Amino acid sequence: MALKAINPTKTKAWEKLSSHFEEIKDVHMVELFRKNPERAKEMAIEWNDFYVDYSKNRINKETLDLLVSLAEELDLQDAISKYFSGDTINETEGRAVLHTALRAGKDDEVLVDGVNVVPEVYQVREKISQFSDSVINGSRKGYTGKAFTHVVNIGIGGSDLGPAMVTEALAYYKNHLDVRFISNVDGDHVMESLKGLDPETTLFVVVSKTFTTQETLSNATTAKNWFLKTASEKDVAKHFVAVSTNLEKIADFGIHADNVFPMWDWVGGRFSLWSAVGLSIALSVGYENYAKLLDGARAMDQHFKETPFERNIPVVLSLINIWYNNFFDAESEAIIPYTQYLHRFSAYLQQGIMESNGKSIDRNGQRVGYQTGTIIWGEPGTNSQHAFFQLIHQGTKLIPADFIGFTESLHGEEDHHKKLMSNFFAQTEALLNGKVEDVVIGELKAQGKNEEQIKALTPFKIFEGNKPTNTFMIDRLTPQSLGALIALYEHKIFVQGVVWNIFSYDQWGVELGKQLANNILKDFAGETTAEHDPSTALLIKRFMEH
Ligand SMILES: O=P(O)(O)OC[C@H]1O[C@](O)(CO)[C@@H](O)[C@@H]1O
Repeated sequence: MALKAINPTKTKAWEKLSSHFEEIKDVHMVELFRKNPERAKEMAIEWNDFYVDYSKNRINKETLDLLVSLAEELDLQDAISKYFSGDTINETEGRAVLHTALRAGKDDEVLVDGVNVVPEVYQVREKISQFSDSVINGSRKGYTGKAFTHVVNIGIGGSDLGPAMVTEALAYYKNHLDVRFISNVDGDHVMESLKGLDPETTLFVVVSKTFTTQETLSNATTAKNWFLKTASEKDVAKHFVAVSTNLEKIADFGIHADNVFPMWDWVGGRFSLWSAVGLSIALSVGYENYAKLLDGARAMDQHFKETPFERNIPVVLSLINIWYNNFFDAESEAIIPYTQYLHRFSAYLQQGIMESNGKSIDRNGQRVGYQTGTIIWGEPGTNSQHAFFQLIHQGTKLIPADFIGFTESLHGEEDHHKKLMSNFFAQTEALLNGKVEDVVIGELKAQGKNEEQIKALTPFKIFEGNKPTNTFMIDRLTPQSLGALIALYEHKIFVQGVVWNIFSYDQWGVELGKQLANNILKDFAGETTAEHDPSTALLIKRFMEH
């Protein structure tokens, strides 16, 4: 059954939120903390090894109650059960959305068109386990009898970002295999990535759900040609494996049927790292750790399914973000992990969130009259503090930010970890409190500035504060906690799509550019068919003249 299609702005809760917004919009969070000494405790959720503090937001209890009633009025509970039970909620593509089935328990039952898909999922998991074990322990050999030393994942979008992000995030747990990623159709990227590799010991994992993606097929072909400079066609079977739903195209490419890891059309590309798309993860950290990643995600699925909205981490965080997006007109969200291991996390979430909720047509086919998906950006702290934090602290835009930190470091470098975490806490504190005029003047006096200098400098040194943040404190970066963290954001995407009454699981917006690029390739080949605007025509002409 389809998701209900209700315009959120026509609900009673929205109307109440609108008048509540007028009351609270100018209130400083410092005042909210002063009024309620229990606020920090009340606005935090403890779950397994996660502690999520959302008290540094421009909300009070009434805001949250109203946001929860918005979710209830839109029947979020019904949507959640449809999401998990395989209803065709990706309506424009006629598909279920079941990345959660990929991490279901072995005895669970998830039906797609009346068939339980969990046994198939576990068959593929078994294949991933056996294959990755054999590569890691060296029993699987390349064409000259040598064990593999390097793995190259070739894919783009969801077939790259998820495995690449997780492989980096779990680098602490990795084995001896050097795992690289080629995504861009830029030949420089391909050749740079192949540099120094030995074809005798390199394994290529070609990942493409459709196996029609121009970038991936071109890069895989270039990699194959590079391989064939020293090896012969029959050796391809030993060095190339594929992950896809498109078995026919894989065969055309020359990959042996035994080396194919299937996936399903009910898994969206940007949510596919839990499927065989994550093969490179299993190769990099071993199947056991890969399975733990999935266990962590399953635990978050259960939390999301079973917890009342007001204590439900993905629900609460989604609703708070809707509050900023739709009432405060905030346009973006920053994601700031305080661990270098998560340096690809916001790039990964850019696809997850922006490809999902960057939509302007509602589930009735009408143009929405309100804001939908936010712009996602971020880099790890403390690097980001020395780059763009100025704008968050003193710029004109409101940028809600998620701060993700870990109680323990992995390498146990105590001194570093204390410095890192002191910055983590300091930033959210500064964003909350700011720095008032009196304090600025006091500091300038203490520095020996005269009256005139103090007057001139004071306005620049004031921090308004009142900048919202969520703080995630997680015990340790483990495969499980990472799995839970990723699943948390996946569910956040879902809740926001439900509330905004849009279809989160298609991505028609990426098609037009692909079509036009194909036309332009024809121009390059002298088979011009397409008309171009004057600017594009001139640019193409200049390019071709070279
Ligand atoms: O796995 P495929 O089919 O090569 O697609 C790659 C990516 O292309 C997109 O379809 C559009 O960019 C993404 O959604 C997807 O992750």
